[in-house]
Amino acid sequence: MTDLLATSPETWRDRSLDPPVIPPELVPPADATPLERNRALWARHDLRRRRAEAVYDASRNPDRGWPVSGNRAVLTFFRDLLTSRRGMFAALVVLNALAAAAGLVVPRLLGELVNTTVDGGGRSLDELALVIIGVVLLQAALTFVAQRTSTLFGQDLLSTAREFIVRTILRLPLGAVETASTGDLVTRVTRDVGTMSRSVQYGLPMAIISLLTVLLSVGAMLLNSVVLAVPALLTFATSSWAVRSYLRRAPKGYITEGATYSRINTTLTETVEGARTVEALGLSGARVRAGDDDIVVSAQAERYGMTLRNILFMALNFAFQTPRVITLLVGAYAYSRGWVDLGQITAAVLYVEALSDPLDRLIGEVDRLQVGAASTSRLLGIAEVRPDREAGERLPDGVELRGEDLRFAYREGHDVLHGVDLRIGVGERLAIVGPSGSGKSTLGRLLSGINRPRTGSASVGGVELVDLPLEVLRTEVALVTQEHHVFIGSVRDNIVLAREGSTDDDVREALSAVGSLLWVERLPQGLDTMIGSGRFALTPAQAQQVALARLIIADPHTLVLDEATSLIDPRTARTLEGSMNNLLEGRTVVAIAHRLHTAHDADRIAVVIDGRIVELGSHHELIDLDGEYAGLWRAWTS
Ligand SMILES: Nc1ncnc2c1ncn2[C@@H]1O[C@H](COP(=O)(O)OP(=O)(O)OP(=O)(O)O)[C@@H](O)[C@H]1O
Repeated sequence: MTDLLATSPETWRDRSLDPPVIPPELVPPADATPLERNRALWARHDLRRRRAEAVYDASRNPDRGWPVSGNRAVLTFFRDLLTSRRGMFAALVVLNALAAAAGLVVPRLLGELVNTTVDGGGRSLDELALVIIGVVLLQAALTFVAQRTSTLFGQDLLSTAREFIVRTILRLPLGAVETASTGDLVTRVTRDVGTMSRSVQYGLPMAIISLLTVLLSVGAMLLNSVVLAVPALLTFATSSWAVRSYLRRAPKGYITEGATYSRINTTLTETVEGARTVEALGLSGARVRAGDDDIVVSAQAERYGMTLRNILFMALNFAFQTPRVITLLVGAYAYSRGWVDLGQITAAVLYVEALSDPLDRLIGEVDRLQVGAASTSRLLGIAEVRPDREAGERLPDGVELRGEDLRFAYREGHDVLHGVDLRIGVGERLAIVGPSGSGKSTLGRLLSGINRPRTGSASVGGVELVDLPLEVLRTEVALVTQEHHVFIGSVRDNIVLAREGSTDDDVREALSAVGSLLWVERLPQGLDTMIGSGRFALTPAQAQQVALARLIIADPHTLVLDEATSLIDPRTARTLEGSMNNLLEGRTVVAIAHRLHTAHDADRIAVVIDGRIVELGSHHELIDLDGEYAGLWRAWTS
């Protein structure tokens, strides 16, 4: 559960960051001179840069959430994506180079056309017109095929990248998902996956195509006339500082933007999850202020990124516009000296004109790639979280569940279990009781292989639970909580996912065992009825029964029940009691008992106080002992 009290006072002010307001001295008065306004503008930009860097540094601190990968990891990721499909990549390069080359022939032909018109000689006008039409048609055909290849290539890259992300997320240790920020994870798997997808699907192929076109165009300009190529090359070279400075700053800016979106989502998720606490403790003002802070910081991060882009585009605009004029001037001079003819000047101006489009696109795509790279580094950061288990080869020899010297800490140095030893007999019903916060649920999680104990061992049939492959583990021990998720799919899909290959007969048998076959068969499409978010709505009891049927199919020999019915209303609880009893039949059961009558009926009761088992025995033995359990029992029955 979200600890709202711990997080609500935490705003950007508590994270050693500047307060998210612009100090008054940086806002010039109405009568300020243009110079003063300009100075204040740069000071504000500098402030935003420092904030962006502080947020960036904070977002890279692993103690503050999910990690963020470095540039090297992002480059390796993109390189691996490209080299894993060399054939398609080569086809993309060759086809686009051919299409671009065909496009570059046209200005030369137009130059020739000018020369023929002015001086006569060479090929006839008709002949030239036919060649130009032929080249334009060829270029159109090549462009069509090249673009089709680029689209397929982009989609192929995208599907591989998405599969990688899904696999990464699915293998995240549950403990990490529970302790790290949900808002950040949600932002990464929604916004960042979207941004990365766009840059992989369109940005990467388009950047490659634009780069090819730019390189070929520069080659064609040099072939046409070195003198006439100089103005364009010089202005491009001088504006490269703007590109370099942008490329140096943009990644931080974009990663910062991502971190601020995560923060907005985190605050929002916490507020929604803890709505009752917010209401009960009157925290709404504080939550609104925290949200406002997040939005202001995010807007500033966006403004910082926007300013970087504006400076870049201004410099590039200059670089694109200037050569048009200078080429003409240099052309006139060179023509007067007899260094070039009119055809070469025409071709040079057309090349400069034609170059601005792919250059513009190249810069746009590089920007898109920067945004994508920032998102990719946040997504690859998730992959840096080490798995908490590595499935071994050994399979259990027997079905006895044992805990030995179990210790566990959610936070380093704060053990909540202090050396618990517990051996559960086959077919036994063991109840775990104790005051709130004593460690019962934690013990249940270790005994069902959800978490790895910090020290000691939780094993079944002599093999550590966390060393078992997940599909084996869930057929040995399963944790049953009141959280039951209905997946989008048919009733059948929801049940067979516990054991692939189950037949309809198995599903019916499982449904019948939990007393649900009748209502399922009465559904509009029976087993094929689609359920889950927005589909046919099941009642809470029906949803729980589907979850129990799933467990019957998984058929674990041991069940750990944690509050299985405590949050369910009494009527639903009565409906489920029969289903539950059928599920428990013939299995070993560890029940974390919140109501003592469950404990009363158990074979043995373990009393957990402050992370230790202080009493262990049957109800009557513990009553006779007149210790902790007897006290709890008296309090409960009085
Ligand atoms: N995800 C978590 N992160 C940090 N601390 C946790 C987490 N879950 C539990 N704890 C702490 O561990 C201790 C044991 O909690 P646990 O939930 O195991 O107790 P419990 O006996 O099951 O309590 P309850 O009956 O209230 O559910 C408590 O101090 C609790 O605050």
